[in-house]
Amino acid sequence: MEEEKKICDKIKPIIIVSGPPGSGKSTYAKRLSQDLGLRYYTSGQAFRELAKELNKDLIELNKIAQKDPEIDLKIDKKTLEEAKKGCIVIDSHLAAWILKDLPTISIYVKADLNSRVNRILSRDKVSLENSIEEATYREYTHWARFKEYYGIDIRDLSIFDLVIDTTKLSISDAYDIILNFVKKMLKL
Ligand SMILES: Nc1ncnc2c1ncn2[C@@H]1O[C@H](COP(=O)(O)OP(=O)(O)OP(=O)(O)O)[C@@H](O)[C@H]1O
Ligand SMILES: Nc1ccn([C@H]2C[C@H](O)[C@@H](COP(=O)(O)O)O2)c(=O)n1
Repeated sequence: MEEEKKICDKIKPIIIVSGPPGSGKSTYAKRLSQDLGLRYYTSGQAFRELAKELNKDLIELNKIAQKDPEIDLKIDKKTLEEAKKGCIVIDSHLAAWILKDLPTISIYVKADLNSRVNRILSRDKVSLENSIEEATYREYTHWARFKEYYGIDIRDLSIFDLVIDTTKLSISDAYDIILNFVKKMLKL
């Protein structure tokens, strides 16, 4: 942990783990934060808290956000504030585009739709129909809102430092690649 403490003393890293629904971003972001001794922040949690406050489920809040840009502006402002404090791993599909002018290490985790649907299915114990809806609808609404509100195309992955397809990789094999990459970037 001494080595990690030194990382924060010197460079206060901002690491972003992005990816579409069910790709595995939370899994890898949490492990990175533990292994590197950095704070963990998820804008998905902020989104879920807002949904709870408004007594809506996630799909309903996404539908409201499609009409009301204030929801996204509020979530993204909070992510930016957290990121600026540094020493953080941010788990968020969308944050990398919002934070693209900060000195971040950004990783995009991919997996094909079939794998993501199956991962959501076994994680959330939902029906196949719900799992497909969650994976496809959330991906679509993120794309449409970011295009409309910010003029950003989230299919453009050129902003990322590492794009990794985990479709055929186990969690530990994918994580080893991600951790080694981050350590190289941090010169550890
Ligand atoms: N390489 C992998 N192989 C198989 N399963 C994986 C892999 N990576 C992650 N998973 C599993 O897939 C499920 C979804 O992962 P996770 O919750 O991290 O995804 P996410 O991208 O954060 O999803 P969401 O956007 O819905 O929050 C979890 O149960 C996780 O254990
Ligand atoms: N303005 C927004 C809206 C959402 N996010 C991120 C955070 C999570 O990755 C995900 C949560 O939304 P959901 O998939 O549940 O619709 O999207 C964000 O960063 N900024």
